[in-house]
Amino acid sequence: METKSIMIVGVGGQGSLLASRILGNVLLSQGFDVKVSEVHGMSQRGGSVVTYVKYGDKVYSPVVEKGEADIIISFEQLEAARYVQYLKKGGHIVTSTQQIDPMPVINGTAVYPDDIIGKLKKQGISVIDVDALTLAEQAGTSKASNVVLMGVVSMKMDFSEDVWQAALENCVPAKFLELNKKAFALGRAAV
Ligand SMILES: O=C(O)C(=O)Cc1c[nH]c2ccccc12
Repeated sequence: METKSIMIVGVGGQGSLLASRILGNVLLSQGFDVKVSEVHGMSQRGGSVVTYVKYGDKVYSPVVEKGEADIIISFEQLEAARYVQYLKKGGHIVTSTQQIDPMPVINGTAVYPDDIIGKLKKQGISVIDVDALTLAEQAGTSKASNVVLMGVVSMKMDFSEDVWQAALENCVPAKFLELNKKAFALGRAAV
């Protein structure tokens, strides 16, 4: 199989590490060669965090180049737009509708762009947008929006739900498993 590339983009503190672990666990369980690498890490400071997940029969490079991503999973609208040039023609964006002001907006040197998702869709890009934060809060904590998004992604990839449930059990601490399963289910139901 040809190597596939997924990018997970978001802001520090949004839980991209758990998302990449769940996805990596699913892919490894299906027998793929998998390479996961976090390329930007400003995780303590609210900065942009980017994780590459590549999988296939044999993955030679961990890097995702511009125009190469089959799927971009984004935890925040502006981050989806920031990395859209990495998306392959015909690729898909799955994004939370959450908005977090980056530093230039906080300090007044820029304004948060209007209707980012509408503009991406107008370019002909396949975008699935979900209010992951509200669904996560419904599951019991705003912190679970990462797992809500994985629920959305799970509806679009060719693996059975059982495989995803097993990955949740492998990756989420027992104490938080029930909550995260609820978040995952709300993500699946949102598609
Ligand atoms: O498994 C893949 O590589 C896909 O791109 C699957 C897919 C088809 N439609 C989608 C919409 C959003 C995310 C992934 C997909």
